[in-house]
Amino acid sequence: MVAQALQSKNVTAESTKVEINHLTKQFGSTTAVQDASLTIESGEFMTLLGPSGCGKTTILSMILGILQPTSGDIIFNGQPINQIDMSRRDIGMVFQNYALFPHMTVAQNIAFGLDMRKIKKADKKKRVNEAIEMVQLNGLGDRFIKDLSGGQQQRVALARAIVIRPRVLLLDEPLSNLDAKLRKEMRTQLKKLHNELGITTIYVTHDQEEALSLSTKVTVMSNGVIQQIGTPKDIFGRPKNYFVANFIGYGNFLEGTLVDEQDGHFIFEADKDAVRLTVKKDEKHQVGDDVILTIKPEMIDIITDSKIGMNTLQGHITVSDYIGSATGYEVETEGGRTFKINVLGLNPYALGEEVRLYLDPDKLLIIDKE
Ligand SMILES: Nc1ncnc2c1ncn2[C@@H]1O[C@H](COP(=O)(O)OP(=O)(O)OP(=O)(O)O)[C@@H](O)[C@H]1O
Repeated sequence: MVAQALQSKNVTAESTKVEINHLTKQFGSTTAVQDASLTIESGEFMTLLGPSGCGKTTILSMILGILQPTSGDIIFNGQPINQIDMSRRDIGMVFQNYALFPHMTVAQNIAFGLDMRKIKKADKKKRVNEAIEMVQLNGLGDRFIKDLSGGQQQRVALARAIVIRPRVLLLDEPLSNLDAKLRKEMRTQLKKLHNELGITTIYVTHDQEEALSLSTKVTVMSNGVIQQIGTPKDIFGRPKNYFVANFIGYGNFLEGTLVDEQDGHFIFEADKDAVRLTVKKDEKHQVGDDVILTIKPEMIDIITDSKIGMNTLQGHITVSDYIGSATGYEVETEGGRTFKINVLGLNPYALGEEVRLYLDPDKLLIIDKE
């Protein structure tokens, strides 16, 4: 329904595929982005995810045209755009601080990009009203920006970006100034809007939950280098290396060697304390490989069964951190390792309590040692 209404209003953008080929940006001796290549299919919601300073904003700035690449190409639907002036790239952008004009009204702010494009008055009014409706700010067109809440300002910034009917929408941490509850609400709205408009979107965040919830694809970056590109399921279910696994919260790592195999499983032996664990075989590894085993804190079971069985480790609780819906524990094992474990519900174990951990062979993941 909504999509049809938007089609009839002609607000859906020309679908644009964005290719980034061997893009590098150097600031003096700092390499902010190093040989980055990725493709964002038309209509896709791609998130660039990584810690502060990893080069996410630099990539957006090169796509927008406020920075020139040191080398490499940015291509829209097969056409390199490096030499095209930013005013002719038809990109909608939402900045972290929104960059709105506080003493202008909502409607004036939204109309800004249309004024720059010399759109006729009657058409301008119609398009501004449509954009206001899309971000659900009905009735607030004449309100000054300074009199709006943070969430409303964020929606004005979004309306201002989409009113120009952009080929590509760039969003640089647009939710980071909002409180946690509003951030979740705006996430849902953003997702709906993307589904309705189908604009190719590139979103920058360091928040893995945001990336997981919003994106059709995620690119994880570290120190200017792309580490992994995949669907949220790929990235969160099969992180490729230590950096990605650690960044998205795997939390527990054991270095060692795959020493044997039996019945569709590898036998892993840890370097540090010769602990032996059974792990489900994957297609990428073989006996003899030096690897890292990893497991998410919520995947480790604390068991009451006193029998020493396969993949169990004895230890005691050293840290207990109750966070409402779950409790985070640290357990130190007899071998002197510390495991992070999340248990749903009320804090069921006491500090110092003896516990046994079970590492399910199907939940352990093998990643390459670099
Ligand atoms: N104009 C500049 N001059 C010099 N160095 C810069 C410039 N802009 C960015 N950098 C450096 O390039 C690297 C990447 O910065 P960038 O802003 O792209 O990171 P980011 O991942 O977006 O970080 P954040 O999440 O903190 O915004 C950083 O080391 C940064 O200090």
